[in-house]
Amino acid sequence: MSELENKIPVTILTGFLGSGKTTLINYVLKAFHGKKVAVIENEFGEVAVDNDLIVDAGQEIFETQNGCVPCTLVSPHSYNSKVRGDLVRILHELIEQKRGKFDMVLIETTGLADPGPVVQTFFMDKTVQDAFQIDAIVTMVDAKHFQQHLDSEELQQQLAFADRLILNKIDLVPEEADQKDLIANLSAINPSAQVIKSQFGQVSLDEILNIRGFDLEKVLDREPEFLRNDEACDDNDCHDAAHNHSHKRHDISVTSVGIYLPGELDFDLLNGWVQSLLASSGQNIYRMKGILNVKGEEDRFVFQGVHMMFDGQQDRAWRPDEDRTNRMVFIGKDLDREVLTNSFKSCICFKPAIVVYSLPRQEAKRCIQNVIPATQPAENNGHRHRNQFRCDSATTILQASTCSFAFGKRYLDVILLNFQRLLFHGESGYECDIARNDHAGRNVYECFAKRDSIFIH
Ligand SMILES: Nc1nc2c(ncn2[C@@H]2O[C@H](COP(=O)(O)OP(=O)(O)OP(=O)(O)O)[C@@H](O)[C@H]2O)c(=O)[nH]1
Repeated sequence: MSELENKIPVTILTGFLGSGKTTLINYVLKAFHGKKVAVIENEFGEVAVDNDLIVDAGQEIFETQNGCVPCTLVSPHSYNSKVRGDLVRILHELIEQKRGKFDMVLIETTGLADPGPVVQTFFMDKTVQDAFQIDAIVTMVDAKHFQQHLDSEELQQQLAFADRLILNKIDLVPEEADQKDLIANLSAINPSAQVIKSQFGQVSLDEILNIRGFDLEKVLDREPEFLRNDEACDDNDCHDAAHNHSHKRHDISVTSVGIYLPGELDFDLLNGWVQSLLASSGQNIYRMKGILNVKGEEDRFVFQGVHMMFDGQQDRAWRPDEDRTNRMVFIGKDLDREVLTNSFKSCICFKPAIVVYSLPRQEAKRCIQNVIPATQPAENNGHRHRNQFRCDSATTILQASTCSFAFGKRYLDVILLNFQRLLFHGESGYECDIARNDHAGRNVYECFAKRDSIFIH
């Protein structure tokens, strides 16, 4: 067996934000091709989402930690940084611990990455170089949107490095003549790469895997400095031949805002929010994606947006032990973190709550209003209840000492079923009031303690 045949083939999958890389990976993993694939994911964005969107096909999935592998590779300082180390570490781990358990490696680079530095990794670490062989660089191209990002240095590099260009999303450019124009544009940028048309990444796997398409000589012809392991110069106007200009940082005006938000989302509010967000800032939001917990749904809701196009779909069911925190990431220009976070928060369904307090009524009301504004005395059939307050339609505040009897006798089931949150007011005193058994013999306080309780002091 030749040395080349002994090496593990690596496919580097690149492509601009939202072009369909994850879609292609899922297609590859689901398609029968008799190969075990180790997938390495690298995301740009504060909140990791992609690794969770890869189908569970019994494959090994690795994730490089935070940020952008390529842009941390550009200087010697960052070359040794943790993120860069991550990719090498994962490759070493594959060789040392998983050898024989996979046949090929698929690396998904971030949509904002120049793939060059990832490629360099395979020539700069001896162990990696001995074990792996880049098979091909496959670049996904979003047929609808790629032309509007052609001034991006990263996209140009992604196109230039490609051994195969997949012109994806052709369903969004249905006219044959338009498709021909796009192919001609791509071929002008990279004449040596074969262009393959696709919809949702469905391509013949023989055309992209194990094709031995990568040719270092071709890269060096284009970029003679490619394998120079010295600090890259970031100055776009610098023409000093002594400097390494082979790779530049990505456009720093493109940033990411990631949001973790506990709670259940109201679907209608979510829908309205997305529409108004895109109407006001759609031009600047290149990419949105999220895994969301929509009220009343047992399945995860996966939200995807690429420029003005968005869709949401039910995904697999939430696992019983899974944290249902909503995860959302935005990537784009001039993103306003506060506006995005607060507007996203406004889609959360109000959690019904019950507040139990042990202070005199007026004092308790003042304290509670600090925590929950708009607290009003509760009304029932037009009558005000002395010891109950209503913050809004879903929150009831009860005084522990006076309501404990009612809890015990009549209301426990109603409370446990209808109130997700229990706000206790006061440090002590009320526990004994409600530490009694209800009519079914259950300890009321213990039942409450299992709820999502908040203590207001
Ligand atoms: N209409 C259409 N949509 C597509 C096609 N391929 C992918 N999509 C959608 O485009 C969106 C982005 O797809 P992904 O596969 O997540 O793209 P990506 O390149 O991995 O995105 P990033 O990792 O964020 O850069 C998703 O909503 C996909 O369902 C296609 O051929 N046609």
